[in-house]
Order: sequence, then C-alpha cells, then structure tokens
Amino acid sequence: SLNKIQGPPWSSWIYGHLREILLPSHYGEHESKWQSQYGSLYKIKGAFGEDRLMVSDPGALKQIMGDTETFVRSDHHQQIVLSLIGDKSLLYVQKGDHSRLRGIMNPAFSPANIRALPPLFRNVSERMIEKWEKKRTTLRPNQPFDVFHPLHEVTLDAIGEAAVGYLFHAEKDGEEYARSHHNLVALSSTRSPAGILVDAILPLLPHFIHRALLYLPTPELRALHKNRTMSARVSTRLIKSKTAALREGFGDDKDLLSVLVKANTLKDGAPKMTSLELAHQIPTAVVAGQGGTATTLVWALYELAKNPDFQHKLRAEISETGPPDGELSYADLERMPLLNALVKVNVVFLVSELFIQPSPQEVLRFHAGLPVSERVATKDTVLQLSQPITSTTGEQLSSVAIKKGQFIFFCPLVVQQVCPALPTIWGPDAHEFKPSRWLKGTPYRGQAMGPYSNLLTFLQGPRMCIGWRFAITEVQVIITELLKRYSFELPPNVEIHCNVAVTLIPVTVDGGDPALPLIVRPVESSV
Ligand code: HEM
Repeated sequence: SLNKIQGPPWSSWIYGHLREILLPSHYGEHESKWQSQYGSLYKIKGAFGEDRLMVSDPGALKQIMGDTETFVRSDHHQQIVLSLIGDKSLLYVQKGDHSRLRGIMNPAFSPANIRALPPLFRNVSERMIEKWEKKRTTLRPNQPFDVFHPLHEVTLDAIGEAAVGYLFHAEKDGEEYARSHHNLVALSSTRSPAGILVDAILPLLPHFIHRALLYLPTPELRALHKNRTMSARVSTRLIKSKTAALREGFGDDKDLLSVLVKANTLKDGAPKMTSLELAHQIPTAVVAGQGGTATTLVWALYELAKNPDFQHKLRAEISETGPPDGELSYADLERMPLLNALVKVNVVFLVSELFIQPSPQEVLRFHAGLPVSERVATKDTVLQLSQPITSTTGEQLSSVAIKKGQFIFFCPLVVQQVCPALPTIWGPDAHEFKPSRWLKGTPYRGQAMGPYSNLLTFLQGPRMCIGWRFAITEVQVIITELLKRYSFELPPNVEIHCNVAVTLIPVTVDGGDPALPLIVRPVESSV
C-alpha cells in the first residue's frame, strides 16, 4: 500500500495535484520542489482523491520503461491513439505485436538510412526560407514575426518528405491534410481545468460509453475524425504508389517509408507487415514526429535569440565546417561541438554558463520533449529503487509495493535536472547547468538512461522513441540552414512564458495563444 509514501498536501479533492502539474506558471516548479522534499518517489493525488505516484528514481524508471507488459500507457492515451490513427499504430499495439512491428521498423530508422536525409531536410528548410523571405519583405525593419507556426509547418513538411515521402506542398490534398493536422495541434496546445476534468472522467466510464462519446459533434472530435479520414486516404494511396514504383523498378527513394515498403516486399523469410499495418504507421510518424521536433526548434531559436554571442560563434562553426557549397553532411553535423551542445542543452540542460539565466524560474524552464509521461501497472508488483526514500514513519525504503492499476507519472525533464540520484551518473556537479560538459566528450558514467547522450528525453526501453535519430538530424539541419541565413533577436518588452500542453509551448501572455515573436534579420545586415 502507498500509506507510508510521503507526498505533498492537497487542497482540492476534485483536481488533486493535477492543476499544479498540468497548469503551472512555470513548468516543473512544483515537481522540483516536491522532489527535493520527498525524494525521487512520492505520492500525489489525481482527480477525485486517486493516489498516483511521481517517480524519478533512475532504477525504478528503468524497470517501468523496461517492462512493457507490467507497465503500459494509460487507457486514455490508448483511446486517443485508437480514434486518431487506429489499432495497428506502433503507438497503440502491445506485447508480441509491438515487438514484431518495432523489429520490422527499427532498421528503417538506422544510422545508415538517417545519413541519407540531410538533403531532404535542406529541401524543406529552403522552402521555408523562401516563404520567410516573402513575409519579411512585407515587414517594417525590426518588426518581429512569429516563428512558432512556421516551425510547426517546416517540421510537418520534413516528416512528410523524409519519413513518409508525401510532399505536403505538392500533393493535391496536401494543404487540406496540413490544415487538418495543424488544427489538431492547435486544439491540443491548450489545457484548462475543465479539460483536466474531462480527461479524468473519461477513463472512469465503461469503454462502450467512451467510444460513443467519441462521436459527439464537438469541434475537437470533428477535427479528430477529419484528420483520421484524411490520413487513412493519404496512407492507402502512398502505400499503393510506393509498392507500384518498386514493382516497376523505381524503388530508390530515400524516405523511410520507401525503405520500409522495400524491406516488406523482400522474400527473405523475415516477418512482414500487412498493408493496414504499414498504412497506420504513416499517421503515426506524422503525429509522433512533428510536434516534439517543432518544440525543440522553437526553444532552440528562443535560446539563440537571447544569446547573440553564442549565435555568432555557432554561425562561425557552421561556415568553417563542411564543403565550400555549405551542404553539410550527416558526418559534418555530428562533428560540430557547438551545434550539438546547443541541441543537447536545448533538449535537456537548457540553462547554462553559456546561457546565463540567474532567476529560479529560468532555471526551472526545460523546453523539449514530453513534459509529463505516464504508465499504469497491469499487475501487483514491487518497484526497486536505486536510492532509498524516507517513509512517513521515518523508515528507509529501498523498494515500494504497488497494486494493479497504479497510475504512475514521470517528468523526464525534471528528472534530468534535479533527481537526487543523479550525481552517480553525471558526477558531483550534476545539478549545475553546464553545457560545457558536452564539449568535453562523454559527460556521464554508468548505464545509459536513454538512447541519446544518456538523456531521458526520448525515454528508454522497448517503447522509447523510434525516431530520435531522425529528429536530431532534422533539428541540426534546420538550425544550420536558418543560422546561415538569419540572425534572431527577442523583441524588447516581450515576455515569453512556457506553458505545459502535450509539449511545452511558448506564449506571450500567460494562457495566451502559442507564439514566439522574434526579430529576424538577414545575416549580412546583422554582423
Ligand atoms: C525531438 C523530437 C521528439 C521527441 C522529444 C520524441 C519523444 C518521444 C517519446 C518521449 C516517446 C515515448 C512516448 C511514451 O511511450 O509515452 C516517443 C515515442 C515515439 N516516437 Fe518520438 N519523439 C520525437 C520525434 C520523433 C520523430 C521525428 C518520429 C518519427 C519520424 C517519432 C516517432 C515516434 C514513435 C513511432 C513512437 C512510439 C514508439 C513505440 O511505442 O514503440 N518521434 N517519442
């Protein structure tokens, strides 16, 4: 039982601590405080008095993410994927089906295939820059413009071109599909107390009512159904045309879906996907791959805008690397220390001695990845901790028994900043914000927590992000292309807040619409 587990007092039976976690004025402010007070596993309340666990102990997290039969994504998450994509999505399937599909898809995301993608990412960056140029010429000098939405557009284009071979700008239904996707992103970019309650009530209803509610004529559900219909139509067409192209001997496209379709047609005895399974992975890549990458880029530009000196040094690194035509290869991108420190710092340790931000709010602001992840236990089990916690009676607990149905939260970005167990992994200066640690080789020891530089941003275990290499390469290319061309500056008197939604989004007034207004100048006139 969780009786002996400490946790913060709660003031609302209806909301428990959900408002503090999902609607804070600064992401992570409560979790960091609670973690320092109660250790790396503590009890909080969900809605209607439900006990939930917040876990940041690295050992327990490894167990939770490693054992995908005992710890599954919540019913609520599954229902959303089911209604948005379908039951063959990698995000939805479980157990044997998951390992089979993952085994077939992993090779498409291998370094060898990602290495071919920088030219495709450059194509989409060039199209974005063309649009920005048209826009800029309509602006007064130093008039800011919003980069949030264009960065969401370019990442949708990138997923289209490099992951599934669908050119949103060129296909006849491309604009409609893009609008439908952005509409969904906009709807998921806000959170409210009422939304928290709906999310809490839905999983308590029997499945058939839950399913019936999905047909209510609300704007959100209409957007969801529209997107599902569009993506089903596009996916079926793409699979057909790629299979036909292969048959006719034109199967050398570099996008990952083409690689997958090609592997799927080989008569080599290896497990294969059905056409429906293949088709469901297209909206899966679009939905899972667009928002997180856009968020990383948005906050990278924000940090660059605040740090002109770093921006200048990174621009110099870009012009000194690679061939004279400036077309940086995968290998060039991988060997650029400042670029990669920015990506890692931005993905995780945002604030640093390079990016000096003394106020506690700034220190608590972590920008990329999923702000809050969740799992539910499918049976009674025991969580083993790598560092003991103190119980309500003062005992030291090195394991915690949990019951079937236990809801577990974890906040990867908070874990990476303030988990008390971190010194064993990152060294005695774990709590200091030091991007320079990334400039001196491998800054951590022990077992890796995640696939990319030991970071939890893409989680770990059998269900970790399959697209992490794709995302990092895309971010590297788009940042270098933008910095070759532009300088970025924050407009005076604009304060950016960081709101928690599915990802972390910038808003100019607390609770306002997502936006990142920046002054964007051609490089020649800024240096
Ligand atoms: C910076 C960008 C990205 C971030 C921070 C990110 C993060 C994540 C995280 C945290 C998960 C695990 C979610 C969970 O289990 O609760 C995940 C899963 C997934 N991601 Fe990403 N992702 C990014 C980009 C991408 C891209 C570009 C793609 C595809 C091209 C992609 C495809 C997927 C898929 C298919 C899954 C489900 C994996 C499974 O269940 O086996 N992601 N991602």
